[in-house]
Amino acid sequence: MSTLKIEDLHVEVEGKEVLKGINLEIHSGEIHALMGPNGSGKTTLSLAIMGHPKYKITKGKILLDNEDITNIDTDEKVKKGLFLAFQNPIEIGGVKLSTLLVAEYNRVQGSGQMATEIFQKVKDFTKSVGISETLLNRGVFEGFSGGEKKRTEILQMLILKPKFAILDEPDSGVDVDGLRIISDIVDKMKNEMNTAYLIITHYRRILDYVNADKVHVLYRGKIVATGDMSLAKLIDEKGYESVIKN
Ligand SMILES: Nc1ncnc2c1ncn2[C@@H]1O[C@H](COP(=O)(O)OP(=O)(O)OP(=O)(O)O)[C@@H](O)[C@H]1O
Repeated sequence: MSTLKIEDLHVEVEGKEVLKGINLEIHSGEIHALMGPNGSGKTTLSLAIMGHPKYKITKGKILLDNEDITNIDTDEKVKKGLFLAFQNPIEIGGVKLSTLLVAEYNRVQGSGQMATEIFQKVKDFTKSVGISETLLNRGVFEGFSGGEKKRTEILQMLILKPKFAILDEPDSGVDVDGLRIISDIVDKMKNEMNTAYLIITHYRRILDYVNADKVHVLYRGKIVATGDMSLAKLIDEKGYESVIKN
């Protein structure tokens, strides 16, 4: 059993304090949903956890199994089992998707396997997220549709087998079949590998497929409400005002 703990996290971006004391505790096998109005700081939290240099942690700590990982390199965080599926993945020109995925597979699962065997595994994973194998021959995210990008992020998660996955709006721009595929993978990894999740979302839609243990509402850089799935339902029906007022 692993625990990711965020303690009193304050984060500054371009000289402005965006997060003002976030506390969160996520255990293996748990799914936490993070909701909140536009600009409340959800993506800032995900990038700060992963160590993006623009998102400066000015106070507070990130602890992984009581080890302080606040200031370690992103690469080290990934090695320790943290993963982020970006809200808007950027194109990496000149790097083929297959090259990236094979390198990731090799790093995490590949030891002792032949190159052809590894490539076949990568192709199988690609098929399982419902995208065309031809994308493997293109630059990473180059000309990918919105839904293809989201599915490719989940493909990377499948290969990297993280302990803690932060999914930043995995449901945006994804069609109904894609949503089902993504939700099934989230559930499968939770059940088989005890993966824990922080899922950032605007809609209850994904929570109809994935059962969140806790739902948090972020507003102006602070978590103003925490509850169960009924909180997401309330937001869906009545908007944020009903939650923020209370
Ligand atoms: N790199 C940046 N430079 C300047 N301001 C930033 C930067 N990143 C975030 N911000 C600001 O920080 C605030 C929080 O942004 P963030 O993207 O974390 O919100 P969010 O809750 O994820 O919003 P959304 O639901 O619209 O995706 C916003 O006011 C945003 O303009």
